[in-house]
Amino acid sequence: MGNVFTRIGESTGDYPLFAGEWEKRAREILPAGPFGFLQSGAGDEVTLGQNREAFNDYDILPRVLRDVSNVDPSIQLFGQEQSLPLMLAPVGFQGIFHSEKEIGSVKAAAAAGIPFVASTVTSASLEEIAAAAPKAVKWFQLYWSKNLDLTASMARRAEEAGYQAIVVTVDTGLLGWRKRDYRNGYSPLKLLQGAANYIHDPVFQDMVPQLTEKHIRDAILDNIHHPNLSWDDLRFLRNQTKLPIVVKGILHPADARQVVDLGLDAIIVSNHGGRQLDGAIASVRALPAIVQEVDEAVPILMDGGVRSGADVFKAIALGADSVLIGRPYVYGLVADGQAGVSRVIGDLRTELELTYALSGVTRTAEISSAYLVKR
Ligand SMILES: Cc1cc2nc3c(=O)[nH]c(=O)nc-3n(C[C@H](O)[C@H](O)[C@H](O)COP(=O)(O)O)c2cc1C
Ligand SMILES: O=C(O)C(=O)c1ccccc1
Repeated sequence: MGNVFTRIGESTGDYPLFAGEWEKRAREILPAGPFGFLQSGAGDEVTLGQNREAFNDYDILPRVLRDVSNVDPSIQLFGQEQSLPLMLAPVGFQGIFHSEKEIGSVKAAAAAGIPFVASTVTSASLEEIAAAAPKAVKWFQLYWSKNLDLTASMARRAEEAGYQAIVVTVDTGLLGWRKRDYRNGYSPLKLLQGAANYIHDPVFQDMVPQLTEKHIRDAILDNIHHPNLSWDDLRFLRNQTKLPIVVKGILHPADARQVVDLGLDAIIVSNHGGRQLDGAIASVRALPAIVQEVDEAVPILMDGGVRSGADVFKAIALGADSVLIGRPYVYGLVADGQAGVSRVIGDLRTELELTYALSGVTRTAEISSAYLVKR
């Protein structure tokens, strides 16, 4: 492990940029519509703010005078090694952010040795994403379709293309109250962004005999909203795929219990980056009760507001096995495509390794609640 200056000096000759600076660049580059869609939260953005604020509920309690010259933050998840307890969260519509779209992001994840989660509403199809980074660990995030054959078809395609888990997002049965997008009159779905996985799907092609813009858009809008989705539907999916099923968007411990009881494979504690239910509990505040309820029966991941090495460390100390970042890597993509995403991940890696060392740990498995105090 180099220190931050030798590492940065060796790799790019640049000092690191930080989350707020990447965001500023993205704001300068993007039109108001796409930028607002990326940055904003639902409602009054209370949950968006609390996702960050909640990390300040805890302080790290470091240990000293241990040999920390050799830090290795790598972990195993579903039998796969990843170089950091970090993944790139599913973020749809990346073509509105940079011409490299998800291809830039997945290649950066592959180069860093961390998993990439492809959304259902990507700008490149799941097959194109897989072909661009065949060696990367990739998960597919499934948005349920009303048409069950379409749901099953997407899961099957992901399995065939080499994705290693299916992430079912359960907090978007209806889209949140997106005030900024309403102000800007901006809706990527209505602009026919994020349609690649539908257009490439054989079931969708049969459903929508005329693949005109209007028919495609109407069919996607008709299928993506599913306020009637229930636990029984997850039983259906369990019978459709051999892949591990990860449920994203859990905040209540009783729902976490349901995931375990249904024989599903992992949980992502998430409020969708504050984009869905405004006023919902911050992810990091929801984490401890879920960790206690699940009691190591399945891996627990979290996302929402993770911006620094200390944030990752605190989430792990609270019992998460790994964390995901959403907006931060997309700001890197906006600014500089794959290279920008690589820098965001690389700087976070350096900061995380320093956080381990300065806290007195050298391995992710050593991190525990003994390293945290509640303020
Ligand atoms: C522009 C944007 C698009 C998103 N699209 C999806 C999506 O298609 N599927 C999904 O499960 N989550 C989606 N999310 C939520 C992220 O996966 C993740 O939960 C959230 O961004 C984490 O919070 P953070 O941005 O504070 O790191 C999206 C988030 C953003 C910012
Ligand atoms: O913006 C989002 O967070 C998101 O996940 C989404 C999904 C489908 C349609 C529009 C937005």
